[in-house]
Amino acid sequence: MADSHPSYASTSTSTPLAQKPHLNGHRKSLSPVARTKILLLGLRRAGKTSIQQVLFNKLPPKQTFFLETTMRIVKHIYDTVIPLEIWDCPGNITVDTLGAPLSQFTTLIFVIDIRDLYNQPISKLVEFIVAAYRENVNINFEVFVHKAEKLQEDDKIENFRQIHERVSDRLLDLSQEYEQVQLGFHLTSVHDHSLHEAFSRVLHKMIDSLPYLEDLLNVFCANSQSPKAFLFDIASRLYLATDASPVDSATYSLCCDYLQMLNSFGPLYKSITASPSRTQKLTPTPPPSASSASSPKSRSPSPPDNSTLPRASAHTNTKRPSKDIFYPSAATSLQQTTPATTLTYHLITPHLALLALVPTSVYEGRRGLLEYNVVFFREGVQEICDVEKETRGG
Ligand SMILES: Nc1nc2c(ncn2[C@@H]2O[C@H](COP(=O)(O)OP(=O)(O)OP(=O)(O)O)[C@@H](O)[C@H]2O)c(=O)[nH]1
Repeated sequence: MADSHPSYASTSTSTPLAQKPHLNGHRKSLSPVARTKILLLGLRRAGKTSIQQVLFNKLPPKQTFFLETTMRIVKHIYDTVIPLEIWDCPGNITVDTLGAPLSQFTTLIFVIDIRDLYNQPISKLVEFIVAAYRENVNINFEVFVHKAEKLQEDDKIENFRQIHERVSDRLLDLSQEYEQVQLGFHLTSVHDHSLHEAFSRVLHKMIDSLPYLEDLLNVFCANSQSPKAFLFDIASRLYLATDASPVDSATYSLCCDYLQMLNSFGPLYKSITASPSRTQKLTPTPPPSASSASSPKSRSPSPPDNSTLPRASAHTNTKRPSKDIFYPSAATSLQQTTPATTLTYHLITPHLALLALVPTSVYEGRRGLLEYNVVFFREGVQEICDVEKETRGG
């Protein structure tokens, strides 16, 4: 097991390592893996490609305006805790022209423009639900009522309610059997965090190891007095898991913005912290504060001394220098919170990061303990990722 782990190494304010393996937001897969498939459906101009591009290809929302019409199915792959394959379909696709059995999809996301006349999209959605449910009763059906930012709050809620009601009514008119179909409805927009939050919730239903990730987060929160912690996929800014306390959109948005800021500025620091010369320099003389964290398997039982830990430091595992991986961290104190709160970022794997709210008193006074808890959390997540990788191949 130890060999499959990257060596635990360092903390620093830069985040660049997280972006390096991505190419246009996609991570390269070297051999075939069993991917979880998502079907993205909706009428023309509903916003399907925009959703895929904003989430997984870092397309700025304003530039979605220039996207061309999708003429044939485009399959996008994306690797996070689980490997995904997202099928972006043209607006005129039907069950017959899809050319693939619906049973192979784990999730079907149907995008409806909130300002559209609903009859046509709802008919199409119902057609797909009926066909898919016949083939696979376990498929997740998700409806994104999209471009929600276009409407005032009252109209938005009213339209959302109407769409929800009409879809349910149409299904019930067909057969009582469809009463059991679980439909998830989400208000989304590429112009705010609602899309990220909705897609995160959709993703949770597909991650088999979610309960284990949640347990790890609960333990981290309890031991670090953290009121809220998220495990984020860094590039897409989707949260893969969170602790048991309820998610409020403001906290999620805050974490999302902070991650975006780090993603934007992190690359500026990369060449310095991860350069071979720095690695070599650090290898023979790791800072004393690093001793307890130098290897996941050789932690000392007592956490490192807070007073000697700088806010950002870097050190490496002396045993396996060729496999050095830096684990950057960063923190920012939040204004006007009582009690004073600090938002922390810790890289967990090259693609995942832990974002947590911690009382500033804990962050400043018991920093070593916090870092110590991160080591345990990281080790747990890495093991879960290794198991996922092993079971899916690739
Ligand atoms: N206001 C607003 N416009 C959006 C949003 N998402 C997408 N759009 C716009 O909707 C238009 C169509 O977006 P696409 O992503 O091309 O839609 P599509 O469903 O892929 O369209 P087809 O390829 O024709 O099937 C573009 O002009 C986008 O800028 C959103 O959340 N809010």
